[in-house]
Amino acid sequence: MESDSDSDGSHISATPPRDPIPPPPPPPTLLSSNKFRFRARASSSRSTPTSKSPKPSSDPKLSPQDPSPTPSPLYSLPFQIRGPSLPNRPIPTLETLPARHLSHFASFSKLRRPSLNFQDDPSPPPPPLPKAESDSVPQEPKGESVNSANFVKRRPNLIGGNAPLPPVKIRKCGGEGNFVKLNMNRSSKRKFVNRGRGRNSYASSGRKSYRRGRRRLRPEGGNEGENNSVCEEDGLVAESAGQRQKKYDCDLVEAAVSSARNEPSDENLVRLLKVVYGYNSFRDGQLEAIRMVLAGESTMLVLPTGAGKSLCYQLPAMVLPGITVVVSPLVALMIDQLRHLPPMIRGGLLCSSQTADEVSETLRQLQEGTIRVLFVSPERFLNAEFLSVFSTNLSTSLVVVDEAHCISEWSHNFRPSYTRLRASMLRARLNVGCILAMTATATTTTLHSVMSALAIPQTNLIQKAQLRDNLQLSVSLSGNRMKDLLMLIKSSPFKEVQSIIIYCKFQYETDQISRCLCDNNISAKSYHSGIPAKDRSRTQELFCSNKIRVVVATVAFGMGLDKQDVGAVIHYRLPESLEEYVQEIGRAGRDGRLSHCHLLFDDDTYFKLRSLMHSEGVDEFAVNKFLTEVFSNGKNSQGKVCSLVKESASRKFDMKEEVMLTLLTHLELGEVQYLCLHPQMNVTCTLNFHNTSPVLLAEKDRVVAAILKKSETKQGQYVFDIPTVANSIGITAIDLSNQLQNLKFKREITYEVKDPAYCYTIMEVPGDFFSLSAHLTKWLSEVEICKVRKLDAMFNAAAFAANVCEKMHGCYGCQHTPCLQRNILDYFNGEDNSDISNKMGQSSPFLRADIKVFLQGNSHAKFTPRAVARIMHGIASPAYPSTSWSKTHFWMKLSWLC
Ligand SMILES: Nc1ncnc2c1ncn2[C@@H]1O[C@H](COP(=O)(O)OP(=O)(O)OP(=O)(O)O)[C@@H](O)[C@H]1O
Repeated sequence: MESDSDSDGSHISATPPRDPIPPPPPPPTLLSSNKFRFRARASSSRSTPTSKSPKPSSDPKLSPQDPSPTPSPLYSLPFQIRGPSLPNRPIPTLETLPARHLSHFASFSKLRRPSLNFQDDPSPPPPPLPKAESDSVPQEPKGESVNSANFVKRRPNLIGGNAPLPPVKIRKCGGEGNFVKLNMNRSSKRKFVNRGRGRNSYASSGRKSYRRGRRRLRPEGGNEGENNSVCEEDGLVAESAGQRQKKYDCDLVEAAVSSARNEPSDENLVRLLKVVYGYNSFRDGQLEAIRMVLAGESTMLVLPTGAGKSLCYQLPAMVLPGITVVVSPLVALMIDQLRHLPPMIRGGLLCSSQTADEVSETLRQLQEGTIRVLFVSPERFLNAEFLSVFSTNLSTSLVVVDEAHCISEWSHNFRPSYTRLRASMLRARLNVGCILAMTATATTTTLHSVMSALAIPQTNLIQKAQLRDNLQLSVSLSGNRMKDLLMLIKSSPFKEVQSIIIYCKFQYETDQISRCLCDNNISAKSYHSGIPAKDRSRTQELFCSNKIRVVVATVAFGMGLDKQDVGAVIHYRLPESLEEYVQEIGRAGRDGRLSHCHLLFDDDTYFKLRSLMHSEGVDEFAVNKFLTEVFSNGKNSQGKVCSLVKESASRKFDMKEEVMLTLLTHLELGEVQYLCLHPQMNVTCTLNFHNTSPVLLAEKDRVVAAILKKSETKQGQYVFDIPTVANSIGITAIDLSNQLQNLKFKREITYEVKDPAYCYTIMEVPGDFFSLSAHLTKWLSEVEICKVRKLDAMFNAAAFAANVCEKMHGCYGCQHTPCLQRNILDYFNGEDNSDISNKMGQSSPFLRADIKVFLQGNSHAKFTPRAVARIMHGIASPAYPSTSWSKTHFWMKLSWLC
């Protein structure tokens, strides 16, 4: 056993110690005897036989929502499934830590039931790299031709696709990726003929989109090390967004726009589509959405990834009289959308990474009416300067909420800042009548909550199938994912695919896998948020120009990636929800060609993810403490500007920053408006006086007088809290910052600010903190449960495909397109509150004893039940970081048992 630095006895435990060396993985189940075949595992050395599993119903319509008394196999069977890594013994359940046992924690005895919290990516130490498999390439299965009725026969996204197009010239790519100069769209030539760059293209040559002349052939034998450029440049056409457009004739465009304005008939709209985009017809759902928007009807649009949602606001933006504001969750996405605007639509964006001058310039252009489409983040709606532009005579015709599911706490990707996007706010601030909400992935519950927030009538929902039919879906249960991944990628059809994205959960995994692929002569790079922006941008550029074959990425990669010819997406881990799965596989086959999506899953990852699902959970006790701090200025604090330093508050309340923001947003936008949030800012200021003496300056300047009054002096420097000083003289924190800037320009002072904080004005102090914290905790816990259920639904769908599907409805061999499609559609169309089974629910017999020993060994510290559970599951949190707590023997103890 590893010796712990903890010598407090915490290494003693009732649970048998972990094996220092994990048992060898079972033989691969993915492929056998050179056949690319995924088998439902009937048994393994560590698995429970599945032969007694109830037979799945053959009724194709049977769904989790099906009220039939016979439970759907999809949701009942996983209880009987045992993965190779799952010991045949009771599973300790995080949600069911014995309350009685924990109730003796004196300071937290108020808690009736331990609810658990699991924090952050614990980044467990990476397991040793599995050795690369032998180079023997499994053969394609015989007789496994595509025969599904649901299945489209298309030209697949293969290397050396069998329909070569004439070779064409390539333009050298010298793009700067996504990190590009902003606000360059000022040229105004009348002819847009074959422009190399659209006016909205921010890069010097921009990210290119590549139309295939001929599918690029990899050198035989797979010799494609990174130095061995796989990017033979002939056979490709690289085009910028502007170039992709056909020849523009401004007069033609103007004529088409004006006809559509006069009479937005289908004929005129198709004509406009043709002259601007060169497309002959609208895709499913587009014309319907455009008609609604032009008629001023707020609309909810649900189309699959890559189906062309952007066109549904771009085209109206040309026709409508006022500007179109597009709210987007990511800067990268905004930049990408801006680049893809047709050259005749002038676009602009406002984001936090711009300088003050760039922001002013954009706002000026907006007021002048030169910008037709403005991209903003939801946080922008906290900015008074931005909102003031709309209070002038600026006319806004349309607000587009992209990735609208982020509004709903019941979505897979809830963003507190999106909750600000209410119809009432948008109408009041932007004076806009029409809202277009767009998403590719939303359940019925999510759709209802988005539509209700944006006041979109039920009749204005345009919803098409949330899956494209050119994606071939397959799943396999994996006992050794690295080994299986290598075998997969060296087998048909993946070995023929030029561009592949592999999605992982943890950053270390992406680095590990890309190294392993490179060792196996497969050119690959990793992509995650821990990599510097410049390098990420370079990786994206290399991938888009086919200079690397594989990107191994976390969820950070993909949004805004419009590479048309990604031929395969492989999930190295279970996605956290079917929404995430659909989004990520949606990166494949955007050119409409047959593309392959494979999911490798295992029980261990499921249990790990399930633990992580609880990482944002909070206790009522902590919420109460948090509220007390937020309103610490007492009953008479109405109208006061307050701040909460993020880092220290996060540690103090053991709450993630996102959770604190969620709570604050709820306090602002809930039934009672308790506060009004301002943009986040650094609030601790350290100031030095230079020319005039502070006392003399204070006589002339009330800001200086207030600073002297409210600051502490440390080694000749004045340290103060910006909102406190601002409050004392009745100005806003922003005004105070501006005045400090002025003094700095006059060379009177220099200063530094630190401590990013949430800033807010108190509108009303809650009367009853206890009931408010109970209400907020209950709400947060419902959100948490919803996330867990999404993971269960994802796992069940994958487990069903791999283990239960009887291949009666078109699935065959390793291919599960029909059954996965059916489960995904059932999930999206059903109600979220249907019962979803899970594999958890049992408890470790050693749990109580373990907890007792842990508490005895750490008697110097105070724990909430949630903190104990987190430590035992190896989940770090602000107050219990892994740097300190991973040293204890109990770290990840329960995680291992799962
Ligand atoms: N009517 C059409 N005919 C042909 N191609 C189209 C049509 N409409 C859009 N496209 C093309 O489809 C591609 C995908 O469009 P877009 O990026 O708008 O998809 P999306 O629905 O926003 O996808 P995602 O949700 O993944 O961002 C673009 O290259 C676009 O030019």
